[in-house]
Amino acid sequence: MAYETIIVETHGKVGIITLNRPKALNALNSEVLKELLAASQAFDADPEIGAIVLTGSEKAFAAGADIKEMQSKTYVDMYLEDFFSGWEAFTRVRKPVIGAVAGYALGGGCELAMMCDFIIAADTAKFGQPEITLGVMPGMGGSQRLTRFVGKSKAMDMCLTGRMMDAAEAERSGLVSRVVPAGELLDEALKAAAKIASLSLPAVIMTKEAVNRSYETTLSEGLRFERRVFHSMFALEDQKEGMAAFSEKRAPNFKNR
Ligand SMILES: CC(C)=CC(=O)SCCNC(=O)CCNC(=O)[C@H](O)C(C)(C)COP(=O)(O)OP(=O)(O)OC[C@H]1O[C@@H](n2cnc3c(N)ncnc32)[C@H](O)[C@@H]1OP(=O)(O)O
Repeated sequence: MAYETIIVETHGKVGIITLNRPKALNALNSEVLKELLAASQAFDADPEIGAIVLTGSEKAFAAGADIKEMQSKTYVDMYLEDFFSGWEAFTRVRKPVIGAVAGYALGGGCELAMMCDFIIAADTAKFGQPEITLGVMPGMGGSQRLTRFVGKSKAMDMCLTGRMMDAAEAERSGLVSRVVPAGELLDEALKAAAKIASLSLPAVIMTKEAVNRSYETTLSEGLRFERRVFHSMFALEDQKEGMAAFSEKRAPNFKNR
């Protein structure tokens, strides 16, 4: 497939998707959604790929949902199209997705970054939910995911004032896993993704599923789910290989089985 709004590459076992609408600071429109889903689902289905990195430009990961695409829509348009619901499909990608964020991650850009499994931020990153300044509110998950990441007080502050959070505050608040110098962002994200891609793919996907379950269920159900998945891992050849390799003081040779 030829892409117009994203660049799709591979680096060893890592799939890289770069948002590429530089003139609009990577604003997210229907075309970006369509292409991002196609590329991420293709990587998900590709047995040679073990992890995905989603990134933007130096200036902007994404400055939000495309305001110009939305501005003339009516309530009925939005309701009948179930506008933004398509983005949830991105969260159903089973392989780990790392968001590598430099510059602006605003509105839908911040929300897309939060759909990734974790975020590595450049020291230039700025996160925000400025929708309130446009007379609306977050619609791609910001009021829900941001609150789970940073807690009610900070989420209210961000969503009600529209202020931006810099990378240091984002790290302190638990929104991002680490902050790196801007020039090292892609290398660091690729290093993390390559590490994940070198591990047992079924174990990695099961782990992602278990961590995500913690957001959707009670603690006791989550703990039971974790134990059941953990038990099931003893049916993997990779569990035998991983533990044998440790005992024999050698590197494991995972077969993804
Ligand atoms: C409504 C919901 C549910 C979700 C949303 O995401 S709404 C959008 C939320 N995001 C924003 O409100 C941020 C909008 N952008 C800005 O405030 C500024 O662009 C900036 C602070 C990020 C950067 O300012 P700067 O002066 O450096 O750059 P601009 O000249 O303003 O932008 C360059 C170019 O990009 C276009 N642009 C930027 N953001 C968007 C966007 N979200 N949608 C559509 N287009 C966007 C901007 O219009 C300009 O293009 P033109 O020169 O052709 O107008």
